[in-house]
Amino acid sequence: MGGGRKRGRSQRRHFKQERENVWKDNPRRPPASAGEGGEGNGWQPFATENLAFEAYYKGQQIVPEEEWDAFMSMLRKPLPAAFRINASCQFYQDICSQLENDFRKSLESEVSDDHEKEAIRPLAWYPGNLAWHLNFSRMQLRRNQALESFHEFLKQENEVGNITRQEAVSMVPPLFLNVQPDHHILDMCAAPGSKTFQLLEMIHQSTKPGVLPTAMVVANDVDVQRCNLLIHQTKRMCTANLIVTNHEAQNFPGCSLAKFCPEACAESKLQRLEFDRILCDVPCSGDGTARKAPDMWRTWNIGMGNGLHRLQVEIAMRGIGLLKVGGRMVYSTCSMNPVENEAVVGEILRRCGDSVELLDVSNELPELIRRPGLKTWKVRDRASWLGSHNDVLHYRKNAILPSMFPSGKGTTDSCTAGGSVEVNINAVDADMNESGDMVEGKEETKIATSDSNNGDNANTEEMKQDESESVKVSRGSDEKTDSASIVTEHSDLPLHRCMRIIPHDQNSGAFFIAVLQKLSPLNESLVVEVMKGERSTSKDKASKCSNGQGSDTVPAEEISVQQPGVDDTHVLVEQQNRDMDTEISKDKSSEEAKVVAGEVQNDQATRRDKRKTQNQGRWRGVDPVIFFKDEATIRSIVSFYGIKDSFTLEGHLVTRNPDTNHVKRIYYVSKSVKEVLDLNLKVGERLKITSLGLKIFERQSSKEGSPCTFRLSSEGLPLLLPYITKQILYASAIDFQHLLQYRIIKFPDFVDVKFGEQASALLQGCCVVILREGHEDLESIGMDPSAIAVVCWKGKTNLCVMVTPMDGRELLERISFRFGLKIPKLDDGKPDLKCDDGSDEQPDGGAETVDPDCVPESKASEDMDISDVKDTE
Ligand SMILES: C[S@@+](CC[C@H](N)C(=O)[O-])C[C@H]1O[C@@H](n2cnc3c(N)ncnc32)[C@H](O)[C@@H]1O
Repeated sequence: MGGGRKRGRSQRRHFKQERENVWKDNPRRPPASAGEGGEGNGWQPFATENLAFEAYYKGQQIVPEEEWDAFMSMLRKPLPAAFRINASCQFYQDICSQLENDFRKSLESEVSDDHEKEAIRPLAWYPGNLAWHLNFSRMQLRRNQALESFHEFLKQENEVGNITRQEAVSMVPPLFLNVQPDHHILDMCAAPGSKTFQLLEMIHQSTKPGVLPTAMVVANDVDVQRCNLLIHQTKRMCTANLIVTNHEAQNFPGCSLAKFCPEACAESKLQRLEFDRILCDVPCSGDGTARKAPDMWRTWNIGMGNGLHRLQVEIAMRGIGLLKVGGRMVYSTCSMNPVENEAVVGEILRRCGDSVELLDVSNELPELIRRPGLKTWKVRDRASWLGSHNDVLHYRKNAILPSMFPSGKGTTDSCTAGGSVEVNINAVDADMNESGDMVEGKEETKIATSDSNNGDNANTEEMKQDESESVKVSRGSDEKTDSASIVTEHSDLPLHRCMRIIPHDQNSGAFFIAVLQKLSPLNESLVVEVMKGERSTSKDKASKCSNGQGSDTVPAEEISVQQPGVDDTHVLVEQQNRDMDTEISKDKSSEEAKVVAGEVQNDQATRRDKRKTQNQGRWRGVDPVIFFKDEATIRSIVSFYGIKDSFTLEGHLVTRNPDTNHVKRIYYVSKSVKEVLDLNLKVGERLKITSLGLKIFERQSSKEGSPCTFRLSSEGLPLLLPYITKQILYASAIDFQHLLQYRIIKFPDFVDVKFGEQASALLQGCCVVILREGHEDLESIGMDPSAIAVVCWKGKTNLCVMVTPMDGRELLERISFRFGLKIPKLDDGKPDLKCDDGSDEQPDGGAETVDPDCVPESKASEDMDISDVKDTE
């Protein structure tokens, strides 16, 4: 049980280890100059130097010459840590008050920077004082003894989801989305999920207990491992309004009923998957994170940004296609490079014409210091600066695209069609011809680009070569003439409306943000013309290139990646079915092998069932999403907990296990998510869903039995609490504290004898214990957002609390803070008391502890967590 959480933590550890490596000493790196970047004893400072980087940004005039030293010097300093309070969490006000009244004062003497007066302070530009700036880096927090209790506080609150530790500037893009409570939001490149979490905070912020927001978030990432990090992150939010998908963002599927069943589905609420808000936080070179991830100094090279430009345009254009008319899309990167930023925005504007506007948001977040986007820049390729596409050597024209330059104009002999064709096809508006449909079957296809790849593996051989050549040049004496002698272009587009956040303006990292609004459907004739023209020319050009007319060519077969037209959909569906059949026959042969080995009976029915199961889920390696409709089970749950009719279960319960007799976990989805799922089923499961919904019920068997086989889950309790009328107990502060502290308490051992008797009188099985302190009217406690409740198990002789040790510790601390109770130091969740049957068997070690009376009988039979993705295992 709690598999998702446990697994998430270990993955996170793995992820952390990767990040930590950059701080370790590497004999290949020269030491940093004294005083730069070093943070204390034992720490191996980094060489915060990269000549190619300096030459590049100096050449781009990223800051005025007189600011260059301040810019570089700030980039070399460790980044101050920051975090955000989750305003939708139950203890939000307690946390604010703890920060304001306790830590802000107690840490006063820890100011370590001459420019800072306070050790911690709210970020002025973040609404509601929800985001805080620390005057310490993450490293200092870890090492400074005086900060220990504050560090512990941050770790614990972060773990349970009450705060999120996140770089300050990374919190900016979601703010410019202007999210409203009913919005459908897409986060296209979402992992590891800090901005997704922020979006979820926004949609949950003003909801009442037991009521779900109408908004929803689809969080997507191409990388399965990173999707799992995202799932781990967002689990802390306990939301029923999130779907996690695993697609290439540039090929994010279009789901339109008009295509699949125009008449039969006319009544469906949701006809097409499109979004009010889209966050397009694309993979980038990441050089704006140098203060946090100093490995950048070692790895940065010019090829990183150049190589990502095409993919960034593709992703952004797909975003525009999926955006509703009137909707907003924020394009952002943590890179300072104009080729990844202004050039991409410029290309979107050129492609979309009057359909998209780059918004002037200078009146939003006025306290945030930012600089206008550039209108002039140049491109660096290997050893040369290039002012326009005319300057690009013929054999490099496939890698250095016209769209990288301010004018976006190319030369007639460009071999750049591969990228352009794909971008244009993907750019087709969702209103018109569903670009996702057209690129069906490309899900795992590598894009036909020479330089395009994601930010995680940008360091290709070619890029390394670029790096060494550019270093050579930047060291050379002709650097200045090289840069100065070229004629640069100037963009006519209003790119000054883009925003660049520069580290030395407000002691932060760097970020780039552009806010786009879709004004009308994309111009069909234009897009179709471009598609037709470019598709044919692309093949010509591809063959030209592969005929050796360009020496740096993309293979022809890659350039002419199949781009099925609108009418090809049925072919694709058939192809999918064929793929599925192949899977089934593979499966069949392994079944047969087992038969030969005498492992299974030659049972046709089993095979048929298996086939049915496989057909229910389209995506290989991902369990299907199935609406849970087992009425007998639902009735027994409703009756056992006395769930009021006003809580709609019908149509909102899903599982990933097609075998309803063995479902272990049942998840709740919001109305908005339900509508998307309905749509997805009708269009043939185009979305590859790796996680969704809020775990609400979980199968629980016990030695002693219970009238209800499903227990409540801690995550689902806040949603369900206002609607539960049975199996409830109201505890005094001291008994509640003891429960959290000792975890298992025999009925006669409760301080309040009456409480012990009431507990003993409950039906055997799952129950809810609510802290009654501070509440006059017990009837309405469940509706009170400040009510504190935990899921427990009522055994034969005792009551056992079912929360994770971490959540238990957090609750104890919150109670002590609120009611001024003294909390003794706890051991890590090991019950002091033994069960009445003499067993000292420990709870099953999952994320949640259970009564030793009721340890699940077979762990092996547990089904997968809804967030599990088989191909990661
Ligand atoms: C800058 S990070 C996103 C950070 C994230 N928005 C956050 O705030 O936590 C870029 C992400 O894009 C993902 N990515 C790279 N190429 C992608 C693609 N073609 N489609 C979707 N995601 C992609 C990477 O796996 C990475 O997780």
